[in-house]
Amino acid sequence: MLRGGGPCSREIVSTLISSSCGRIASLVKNAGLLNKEKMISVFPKISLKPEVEAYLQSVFKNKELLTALGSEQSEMKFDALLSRLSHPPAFTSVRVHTCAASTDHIKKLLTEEIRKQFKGWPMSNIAVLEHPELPDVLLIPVLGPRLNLQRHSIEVIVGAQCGNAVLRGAHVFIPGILSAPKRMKAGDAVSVYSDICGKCKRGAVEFMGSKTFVGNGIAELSRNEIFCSNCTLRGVGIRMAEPVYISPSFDNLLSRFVFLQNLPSVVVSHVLDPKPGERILDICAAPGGKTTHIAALMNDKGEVIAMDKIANKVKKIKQNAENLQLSCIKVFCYDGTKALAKEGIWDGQGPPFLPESFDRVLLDAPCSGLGQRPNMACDWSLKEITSYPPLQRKLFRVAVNLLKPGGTLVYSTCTITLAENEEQVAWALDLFPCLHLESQEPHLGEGGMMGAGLSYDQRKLLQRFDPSSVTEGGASVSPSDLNSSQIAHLIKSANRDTIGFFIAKFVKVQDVS
Ligand SMILES: C[S@@+](CC[C@H](N)C(=O)[O-])C[C@H]1O[C@@H](n2cnc3c(N)ncnc32)[C@H](O)[C@@H]1O
Repeated sequence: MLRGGGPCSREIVSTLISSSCGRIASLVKNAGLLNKEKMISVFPKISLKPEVEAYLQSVFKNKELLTALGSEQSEMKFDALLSRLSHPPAFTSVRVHTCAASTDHIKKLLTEEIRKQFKGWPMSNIAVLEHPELPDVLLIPVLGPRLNLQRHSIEVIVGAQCGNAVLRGAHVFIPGILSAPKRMKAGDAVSVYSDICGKCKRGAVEFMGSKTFVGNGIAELSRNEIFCSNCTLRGVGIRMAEPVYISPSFDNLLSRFVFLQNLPSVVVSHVLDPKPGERILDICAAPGGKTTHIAALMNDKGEVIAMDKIANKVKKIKQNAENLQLSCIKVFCYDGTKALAKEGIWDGQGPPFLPESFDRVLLDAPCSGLGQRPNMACDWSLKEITSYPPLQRKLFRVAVNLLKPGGTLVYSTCTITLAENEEQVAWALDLFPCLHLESQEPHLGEGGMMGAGLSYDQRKLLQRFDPSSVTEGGASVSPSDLNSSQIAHLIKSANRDTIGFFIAKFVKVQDVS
């Protein structure tokens, strides 16, 4: 069934109940709220190199955790983690650019837009929720998985990144298309599959390797136009009509007013808590999601220095700052490990900077990225996965030196290993007596994980978003009749069912004697 002819919510419920795929969740229909009591797994758990899986297993079944949880529960948690990683989070989170419009106003506009996008779809009545602790966040529940969609004979294969984006609401853009049959014409109904192992050659007419169905759509162009065109095409190639997970597409949607950002990433800038007039360093800033948020929290008053090592990515920070009309951001293409001036006078321009130059520093560190969702396969070697801590430490040393006494340093990653998270905190507290761990506001995730030698009180001050702790899935919500306890229940689920993420907040004390 295609756009305009999608099944109604009740059909989706019965689809989910009658499906034979995996463990079937029991579904509760209550005042317009369809709530999955248990997560439904539609995709196999994330596929990792055996050495990487064994490494992660040793992390999530470390001695301290095993003693606390027991081996059965640790094993279950680890399995749940690998399964959650291959599935998308249960909510789409959107940060409202509050310098340009109020959250309330954007909520209304977004609700209208979503209704337009989903007209005739099972979810046309979806509610947009405000987050009670994050005044600039709107949450949109993701509906799915739709397990019984009929497959079309025309198969389009897309790259894994593109497939992941489709599972989060995107249409298929032309550069993401790897293979389509010769007979495909504009207007054809097609089924879209993700090449999760990266084996499909661009331009292939068919692909027999391992692929995962992500939904049905309509081709906007013929195969010939996609692959034989002399110029590089960039627009939508397949317009998704029946995705396996339903989320709105944010392509050109209210782009001056909203920024699509995972919930923990929005939490980071709130935890940093920048104030108007301050001087802030965002040492690894591209594409600028947190930089623009920091500037917005400062009402565009003060100075946000955004640095990144990669020139192309730096352009993206500039574009985002311009698009959101933020003028307090200064962008530099620079290696953060070299950003500390050894001696001499600062030229008044860019990096390197003199010690103790910044009120607050954000180190949103380059990391193994294992918390990203959905991610059905990661072909990185153990060497690659474990290569980040030395770079993170180099950047951390620079960050500490550039921070003024009394200043705040926030360290964050979108990964789940101990070595890049809690162990870095233990290392930092040991090496820099001037650093104290600080409590975080808001604190929506869990505390830090056991196994890095941190005390209970220290772990409590950390914030770990752990997909393995998810027991309840997303929900489809109709706007009416949600009572406050149902909304609280949904928000709790939105706080838990996110990407894997880690945040630590430090203050540099004035006098360490
Ligand atoms: C996690 S991403 C940052 C995301 C960004 N904070 C945001 O919210 O949009 C890490 C970034 O660090 C950059 N990076 C890696 N090594 C770096 C270095 N030595 N100096 C500066 N940036 C670096 C990468 O190019 C990447 O863009």
